[in-house]
Amino acid sequence: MMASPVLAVEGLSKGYISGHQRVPVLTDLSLSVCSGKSLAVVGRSGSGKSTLLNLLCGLNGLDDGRITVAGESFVAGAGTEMRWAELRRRTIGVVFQDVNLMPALSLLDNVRLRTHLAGRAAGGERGWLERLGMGAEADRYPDQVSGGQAQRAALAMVFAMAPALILADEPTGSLDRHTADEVADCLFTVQQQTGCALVLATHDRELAFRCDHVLDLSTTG
Ligand SMILES: Nc1ncnc2c1ncn2[C@@H]1O[C@H](COP(=O)(O)OP(=O)(O)OP(=O)(O)O)[C@@H](O)[C@H]1O
Repeated sequence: MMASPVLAVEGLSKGYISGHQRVPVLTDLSLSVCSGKSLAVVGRSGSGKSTLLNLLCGLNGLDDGRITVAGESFVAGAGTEMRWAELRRRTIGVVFQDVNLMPALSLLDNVRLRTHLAGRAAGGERGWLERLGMGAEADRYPDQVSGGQAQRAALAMVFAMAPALILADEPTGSLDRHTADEVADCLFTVQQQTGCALVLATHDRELAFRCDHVLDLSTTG
C-alpha cells in the first residue's frame, strides 16, 4: 500500500502585486512529501524558496491550487487562519531565519512552552537542547546567545513538539561548516527516528544532497 503524503501540493501558483502588475513567483507547482522523507528546495536568490515555505504553513496566501497537510486541505480564499494556526501549533514545526524565541523566557523555558502548546508530555526538553550542543546555554535568555545558538534552540523547540512536518528555511545558515554539519546530522537523525516529513530551503548544496529529493525553483515556473 502506498503511504499517503504528509504534504501534498497541487497546481500551486503565487505571485506578488507590484504596481498594477502581478509578478508570478511560483506557477503550477506540484509536489508531495511522505512521512520519513525529505525534500530540499533550492534555487537562486529570489526564486521563491521562502515564499513556498511560507505558503506551506499558511503564513502566506496562495493564489491558486491546493495545499494539503496531514489531511487538512487549503485552497485560495479567506477564512483559513484558524486551521493553519492549529496546524502550526501541533503538526507543522517551523524553523525560519527570524527565530521565534520568546525574549522573556530562557531557552529551556522556550522549549517547554512549545512542548506544552503542542500538547506533548513534558520532560525531554533539556535533552533536546543537549542533543543540539546547547546544554550549557539552556538557562540563558535569547539575547544572551549567538544567532547560531538561537537557531539550534529553535530546532530543539521543533523536535520537542514532535511534528508530522518540519519546514526549515536555511536551518544551518548562520553556522560554521563544522557546527552546520553537526546540526544537520541531528536534524536528519531525528527526522529518521520520528518519521516526520522534512522540507528545507537552502543554498547549501551539501545539505540539499542529503535530502531524498531536490526541487530546484530556478528551473520551474
Ligand atoms: N511581500 C512581498 N511583496 C512583493 N514581492 C515579494 C514579497 N516577498 C517576496 N517577494 C518577491 O518574490 C520573489 C521570491 O522571493 P523569496 O524570498 O521567496 O525568494 P528566495 O528564493 O527565498 O530568495 P533568497 O534565497 O534570497 O532568500 C522575489 O523576487 C521577491 O522580491
